[in-house]
Amino acid sequence: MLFQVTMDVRIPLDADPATIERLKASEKQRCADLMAAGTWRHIWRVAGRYRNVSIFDVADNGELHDILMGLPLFPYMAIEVTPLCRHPSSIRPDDR
Ligand SMILES: O=C(O)CC1=CCC(=O)O1
Repeated sequence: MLFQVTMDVRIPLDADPATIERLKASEKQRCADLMAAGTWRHIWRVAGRYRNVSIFDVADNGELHDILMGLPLFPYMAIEVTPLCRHPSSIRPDDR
């Protein structure tokens, strides 16, 4: 199942910089691992915002929920999830 996920990162101004840098590095590694596995299909920066738009390919809502809640930056994110389904005009066989 495909989902569009929008993640708005909101780091408090008084957060410890070293802690945040560590969380960002962990987030980057987790993203790379999930992209290599084909689970996190795309990630795009929204221009001018500390926000990304991502596409996830997961088995079900529960898997997506667990992945998102486990992200290192989850405590600092506002997340929106939009379920996607195949467009009849798509020529991509892996869009499902
Ligand atoms: O910078 C972001 O948008 C948050 C984030 C998600 C995965 C990643 O590497 O950074």
